[in-house]
Amino acid sequence: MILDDLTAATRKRVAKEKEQYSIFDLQERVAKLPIKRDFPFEKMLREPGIHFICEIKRASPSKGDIKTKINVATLANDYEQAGADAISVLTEPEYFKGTLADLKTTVNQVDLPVLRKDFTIDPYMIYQAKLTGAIVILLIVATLTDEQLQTYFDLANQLGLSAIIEVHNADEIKRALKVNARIIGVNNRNLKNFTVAMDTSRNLRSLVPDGVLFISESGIKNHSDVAKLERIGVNGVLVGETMMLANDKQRQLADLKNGAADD
Ligand SMILES: O=C(O)c1ccccc1NCC(=O)[C@H](O)[C@H](O)COP(=O)(O)O
Repeated sequence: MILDDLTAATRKRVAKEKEQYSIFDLQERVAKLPIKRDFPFEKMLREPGIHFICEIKRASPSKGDIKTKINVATLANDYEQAGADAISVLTEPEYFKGTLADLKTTVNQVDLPVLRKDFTIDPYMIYQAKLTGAIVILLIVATLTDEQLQTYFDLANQLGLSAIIEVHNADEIKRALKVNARIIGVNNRNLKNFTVAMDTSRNLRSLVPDGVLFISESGIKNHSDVAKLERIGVNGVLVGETMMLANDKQRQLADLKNGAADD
């Protein structure tokens, strides 16, 4: 199962990283940083309308290489100029060809909330996110025990980071709500067979109470997809491949928001 492979690879990577800097080193450095708990990503999502989180995604397990020869600073800047509300940066190296350096470059380049998108399986990764300047992390319910989910969510809050708690089904929503998730991300991609079904968001929407922010992730290709999600009341959409493959980011995002001129 791909999630097991992804978490195993992440565990190996983090163990290696800890040989260079221990978690105590990171904690010491984080202790010197200012911590604000005003959660600007959540404030942005609470504004009326649907918000666009554009993703920096070189490759993926389902698609292989998407666009590997990129200048991250230029891409981040293009997303911001195009009207993105936030940027997601995949930092997993083996399957997604991402790096923490990509995250740092993005944080330095734009004035938008930046999400560290990775398979968070160790508090170490949350300290790294904080040190790199991301203000949002991802916690995938399917990869964590209830206890880990609570501990990592609490740590994120303590460090002033928002957490998108990612789910795929009703049972995972229950688990996310048990830790008092403020943002639930429904991934439309089945991580076992990679099929994408926008119905996943539609079917699960009513299980997320008012007041909890709802993000729909994956498989968003055009304005019709966005309009359907808008109708069920999502606060945000996370768009990777469609934005990565577009030559003109401004035009692509405008098309997602308003429909292409020839739609
Ligand atoms: O994208 C994949 O193939 C994938 C496989 C296994 C775990 C996670 C995966 N993707 C991470 C994401 O959640 C997406 O990058 C994100 O939602 C954007 O998706 P898309 O717009 O379909 O590129």
